[in-house]
Amino acid sequence: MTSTPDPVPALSLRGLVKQFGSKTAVNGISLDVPQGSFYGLVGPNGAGKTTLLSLATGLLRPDAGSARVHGTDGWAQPLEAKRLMGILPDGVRLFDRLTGEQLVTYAGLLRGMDRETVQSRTRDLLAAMDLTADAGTLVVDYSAGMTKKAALASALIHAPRLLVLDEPFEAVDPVSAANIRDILTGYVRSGGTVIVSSHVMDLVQRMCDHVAVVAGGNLLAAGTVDDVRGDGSLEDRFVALVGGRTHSEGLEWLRTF
Ligand SMILES: Nc1ncnc2c1ncn2[C@@H]1O[C@H](COP(=O)(O)OP(=O)(O)OP(=O)(O)O)[C@@H](O)[C@H]1O
Repeated sequence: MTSTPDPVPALSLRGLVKQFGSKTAVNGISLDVPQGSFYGLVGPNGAGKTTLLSLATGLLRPDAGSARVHGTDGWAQPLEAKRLMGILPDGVRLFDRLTGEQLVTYAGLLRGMDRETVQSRTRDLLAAMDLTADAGTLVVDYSAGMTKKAALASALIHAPRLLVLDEPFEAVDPVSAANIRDILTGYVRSGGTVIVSSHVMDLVQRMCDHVAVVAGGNLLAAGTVDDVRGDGSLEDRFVALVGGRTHSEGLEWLRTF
């Protein structure tokens, strides 16, 4: 019997390491993200998620290891790799003196797209993000959630094969979050790959088909959501893997008002 070889992973990380002074933020992580998967990345605060995604997408240079996007080495062929990716980074400054419409348009033109296509996609994306009424408002005057949605629209405009989204739902209202989930689910159904970092286990369990758990710069578990969670919920598994539930002893003074 002949078996068809697995397709090249959408993202393949090998031995990634990043130190900040004496702090090892990412401690030799290897991970394959299959094409067409909806991959969740979870971990406690300070686990190394943002650092890992930054190393994977070329925003930070690793001390060791490699990242390949659909087989293309992100550091040897950065332009090819970046063409394949849409990125929503966490905490990176946007050009916030542009309006929402200008920001998304700029992202499209920067990707070398023609003006007409950029214009019509910008219109579609702003409508999908419920930002049409605020298209002419400066991003600096947007709320946190509106800013997140404008940045997400900018990441989608060139129809990349891989989306890497750091906390895409943070500060986003429930209706917009449901709309964004629909967009991402449809995108995955048509063959795109999504990686999202999130703290919301329930969301990851419902939305993602794969999950990786990171803590202290190490990969603790990775695979399909069903394999990682076993018989329990993802949240239970997460707490069991990561530990660190603290008790409120020591805060008795908080009840002394
Ligand atoms: N530029 C930096 N300089 C120094 N230390 C850093 C830097 N960036 C991250 N770190 C440290 O590396 C570790 C991992 O941080 P990272 O932001 O990757 O975590 P995270 O999992 O994304 O956390 P959160 O869920 O809170 O966003 C933390 O201990 C953090 O203090």
